[in-house]
Amino acid sequence: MAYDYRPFPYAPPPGLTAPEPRHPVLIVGAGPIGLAMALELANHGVRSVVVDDNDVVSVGSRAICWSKRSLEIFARLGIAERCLEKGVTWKVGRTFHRDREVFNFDLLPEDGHRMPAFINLQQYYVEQYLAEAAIAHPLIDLRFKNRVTALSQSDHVRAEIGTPDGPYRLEAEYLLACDGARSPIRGLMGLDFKGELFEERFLIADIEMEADFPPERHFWFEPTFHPGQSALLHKQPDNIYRIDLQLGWDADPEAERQPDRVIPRIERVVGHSDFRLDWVSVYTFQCRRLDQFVHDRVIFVGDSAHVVSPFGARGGNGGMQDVDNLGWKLAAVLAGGPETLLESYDRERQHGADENIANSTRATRFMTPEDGAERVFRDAVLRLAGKAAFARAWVNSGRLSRPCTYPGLGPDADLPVGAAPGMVAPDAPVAEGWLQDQLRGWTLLAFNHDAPDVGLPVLHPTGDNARARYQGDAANALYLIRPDQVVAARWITATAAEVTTALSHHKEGRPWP
Ligand SMILES: O=C(O)CCc1cccc(O)c1
Repeated sequence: MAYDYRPFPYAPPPGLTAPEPRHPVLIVGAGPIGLAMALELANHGVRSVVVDDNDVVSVGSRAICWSKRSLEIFARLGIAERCLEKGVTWKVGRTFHRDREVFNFDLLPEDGHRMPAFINLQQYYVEQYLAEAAIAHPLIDLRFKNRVTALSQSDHVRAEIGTPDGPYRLEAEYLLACDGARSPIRGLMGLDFKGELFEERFLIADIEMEADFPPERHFWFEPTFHPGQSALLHKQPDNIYRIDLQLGWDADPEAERQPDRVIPRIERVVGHSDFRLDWVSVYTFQCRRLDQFVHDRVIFVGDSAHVVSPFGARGGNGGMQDVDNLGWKLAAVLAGGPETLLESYDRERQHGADENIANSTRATRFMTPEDGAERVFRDAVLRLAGKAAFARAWVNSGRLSRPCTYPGLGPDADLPVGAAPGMVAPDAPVAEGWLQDQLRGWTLLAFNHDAPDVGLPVLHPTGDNARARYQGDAANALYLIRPDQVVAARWITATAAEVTTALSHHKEGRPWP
């Protein structure tokens, strides 16, 4: 079943006939990041205009693996249920060398989490669900077939926008560039990425076939069906399977896209010819980023700010973590809060991007080692991994996306390692449902601790999972949680004055000294 691409309606924008009042936020790009950004800002009461030069969701399945953290964010944006219902849930990965399984992992072995480790769902479905939620939202003005052609900034941003009915001007307090890896906004501002380009080509083929392949990630080094290279297989909804095949740098991208080249390759992977090609692409990858994500009133979010190879699924998921981080900070700045909060977005998300780039680069080098020591090491690890457990830790087919731990948050106390300052506050089942559903602004979580009165809501979560994840063996515990559900600080016990000090520090977006 091929996805039914239906154009979203275009309407002539009001700016064509009369100047529009200045908008708080102009979001450029109605892909998953731009739409999620608009919904996240709307959750914080902020209006936005979203412009996109296109009027359909992205062509081809593109990003397909959505992490637990992205699903937790989608829950706040109102699309998680649809994604879970449609998506293929998985948590197990298996890595093979030739025909032998050398390594497997379970990304979420414990119970007591609402969201699974991952779902596979074509990007066009995620965009469709986000676009429908955005169209229905009174704080979001979504404008298709609107293209930013010029831009300048002073104490606000001015954009020239082209439409099928001619150009108009739009002013906004801030512009968020969510316009993807090829970001035209980056181009208009003369900015470029820094980092590594890999001399390797991969074929992505999405095929439709009836199969009882398990909902797992399978990765092969040097499989017999694709000698000397690597391959990856993922199951998606609608009987669609994603197959990534390493081709080598010498491969001719145009020729490799042609069905007469692709079909025999896929036949060798699946062992038959009973499939339909749904989407094919040939790509090279980069692990690169902008030096800075915040350029005065223009802020880069997602792939416009940083790009990684697909292995590890850190592109779309890393972008969602940008959205998570920026939403509450920009809302606070627009409400009169300090602009240092935007510096903290820049600092924290550069840290997140660097972690994603480092992981992605390591995996890429393991898959495409340079001749000499790198290849000798890689081949030795693969040969040993089937026999010796110690070598398995070095097998790297991509470490799958997890949110980073932001440094410099605190204070910290000797409490469970999985809920340290800078980490996402772990979810847990509680009497009222799920803990994260109740973390929708600055919140205190108190365990066997009197609630210090600092003007914040205080929760006393019950249940074994919550206690184990937050209190552990300690007699008491108190946590300060940010609006993006990140642990800002924690104590065994704290006074109201100590909590107020930490809170004011974090509300200014400063790292803990
Ligand atoms: O399993 C992985 O490491 C990621 C799979 C993936 C994600 C996005 C595109 C793609 O071709 C593969």
